[in-house]
Amino acid sequence: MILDKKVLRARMRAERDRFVASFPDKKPAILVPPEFRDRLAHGLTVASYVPMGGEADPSPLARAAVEAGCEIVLPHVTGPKPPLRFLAWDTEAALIAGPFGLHQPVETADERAPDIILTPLVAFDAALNRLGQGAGHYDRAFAAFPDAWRVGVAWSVQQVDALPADPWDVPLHAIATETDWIFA
Ligand SMILES: Nc1nc2c(c(=O)[nH]1)N(C=O)[C@@H](CNc1ccc(C(=O)N[C@@H](CCC(=O)O)C(=O)O)cc1)CN2
Ligand SMILES: Nc1ncnc2c1ncn2[C@@H]1O[C@H](COP(=O)(O)OP(=O)(O)OP(=O)(O)O)[C@@H](O)[C@H]1O
Repeated sequence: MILDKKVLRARMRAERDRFVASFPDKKPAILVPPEFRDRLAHGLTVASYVPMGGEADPSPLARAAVEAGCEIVLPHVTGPKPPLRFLAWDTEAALIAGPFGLHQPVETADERAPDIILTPLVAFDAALNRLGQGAGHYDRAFAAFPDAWRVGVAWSVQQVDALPADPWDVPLHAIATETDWIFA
């Protein structure tokens, strides 16, 4: 197991980007299993994200949520230190360029508490541990919304045998890839 999260992050971002580059025309789609659809209900708030670079695109999951009558929120950050906020986003609304090359809702949009959080992963393991960007944005969001269902989204090549877990790391409830789903 690689214990240094920084080293692992660099390696797994490269692995992810190599995988995506092998699909120059059309990237594979993240699977939407019945267990995910069963969780969706009219009026639930689902946090999605706008993928950047080689990140897996959660759109199939977000689309299923919209079809089930869920409200979509997107993460909004202003830098590495201030906490992430989940802001309402109507699927037609414009996105604004933010830090780290992100596209985010306008910062005056309504803040909402999510029931389901789709989170982009840099790496994951079969025990549902995750590695993110390292700013602690999702770690802190999971601590702020402990009752939300935490779903990681990644390409299958981002799986590793085991991840080092720090005391603040909160495991996921499920992980979605283009080939499989892992559930707690
Ligand atoms: N698409 C997306 N949105 C997101 C996140 C994310 O990981 N992906 N976040 C997750 O917390 C939050 C934003 N926080 C972030 C914190 C650090 C970096 C960052 O260090 N990015 C690297 C390169 C990223 C890569 O290649 O994967 C950089 O800017 O050098 C990005 C986002 C909320 N929105
Ligand atoms: N609940 C929390 N409250 C305050 N700080 C936190 C909390 N959780 C994590 N942090 C801080 O966030 C930083 C990043 O943690 P870590 O390297 O584990 O991020 P990560 O696994 O890449 O996940 P993330 O996607 O959340 O960035 C650490 O410095 C940690 O102290």
